[in-house]
Amino acid sequence: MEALNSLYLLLLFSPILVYHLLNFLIRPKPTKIQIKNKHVFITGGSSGIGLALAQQSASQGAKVSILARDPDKLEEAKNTIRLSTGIEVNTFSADVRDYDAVKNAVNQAGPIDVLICNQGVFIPGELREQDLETVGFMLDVNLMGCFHLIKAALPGMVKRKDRGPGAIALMSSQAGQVGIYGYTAYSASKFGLRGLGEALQQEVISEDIHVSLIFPPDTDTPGLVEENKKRPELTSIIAASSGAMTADAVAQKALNGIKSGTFIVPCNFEGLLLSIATAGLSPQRSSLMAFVEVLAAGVLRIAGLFFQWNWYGIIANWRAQNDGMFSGSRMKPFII
Ligand SMILES: NC(=O)C1=CN([C@@H]2O[C@H](COP(=O)(O)OP(=O)(O)OC[C@H]3O[C@@H](n4cnc5c(N)ncnc54)[C@H](OP(=O)(O)O)[C@@H]3O)[C@@H](O)[C@H]2O)C=CC1
Ligand SMILES: CCCCCCCCCCCCCCCC(=O)[C@@H](N)CO
Repeated sequence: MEALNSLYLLLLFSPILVYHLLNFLIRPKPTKIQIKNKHVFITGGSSGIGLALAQQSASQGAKVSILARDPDKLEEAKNTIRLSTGIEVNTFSADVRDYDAVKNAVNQAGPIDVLICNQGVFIPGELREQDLETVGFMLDVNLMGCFHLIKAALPGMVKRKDRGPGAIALMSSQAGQVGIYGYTAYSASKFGLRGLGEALQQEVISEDIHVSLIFPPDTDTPGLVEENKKRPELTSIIAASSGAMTADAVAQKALNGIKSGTFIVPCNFEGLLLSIATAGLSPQRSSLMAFVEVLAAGVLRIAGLFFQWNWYGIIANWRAQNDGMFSGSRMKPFII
């Protein structure tokens, strides 16, 4: 009886003990990053999510620079931001694949407090159909482009130590948390950002620089409109497992994540589940989120297996109907 009582008490108090243990354990320590009066440098800032980020950062009092290739789109974005906020942003025309051009732009822009690597290209298609040039293009812009930006900006960011905490944000995708049909190259580039971000955070924590990885679902942008013209039907069906968002809503989640120094930044409810299910060994500075991750790990693994079961069923059925290659499909999936 006595033993049962103690067991009962232990079970009752163990969540509290776990919570306190996590509170002690979590690294890096919680922080807050200001963007008001700080220099926020946003790549891909002339369209979609990047433009929304530029607009919101400007209206929150940041000094904003945007970088993209097309000077006309940059000029148009500058005008849009001026009209909606009355604020002038600095524009830089450069291709992130060209290190010298990136270095020049960063030097001209002056020391950066918050670097948001948001540029990205997404050309979906089965790998069998996709040529290596297209694969290389996505890896170069999405992954190597971020290396170029960080290499160019870091020396100045480290020197600005007395200006308070700085941030480097990387725009990944939910397709950078789970591989999706039709996204071999794209998912590889976005998963790559996670490796880059996890390692970089350990390297720059002593300089008071904080890394955030943003994981949006399908987002209504000019880029998505283009993508939809050639997206395999299966890619669209699987991607629809997570609800679509507007660029403004994604930008808001991203900025809040950056300002709270959050490492993994989900953007919608499905994204929150996905982030907990794929927490891995990423740093976590919120003891509440660490607690949720520990408690929910098992249940969300089952949920994840269920999603894969459903997706594999959809793929088998679709292929059975469309090219007869997988005619042995056994299960009838249901789309949720
Ligand atoms: N929309 C979506 O469904 C989702 C998007 N994302 C990610 O969010 C980011 C932004 O996407 P979204 O707003 O839709 O994209 P858009 O296609 O609307 O805009 C892309 C921006 O990146 C710039 N850019 C593209 N290539 C280069 C380059 N080589 N060098 C410099 N700038 C470049 C573009 O300008 P220019 O062409 O003039 O260079 C433009 O400003 C991407 O990283 C994307 O992968 C993540 C999840 C979902
Ligand atoms: C365990 C619980 C799981 C919860 C649900 C999982 C849902 C996963 C959906 C993945 C969607 C990927 C969209 C990528 C969008 C994108 O990046 C392109 N538009 C290109 O820009």
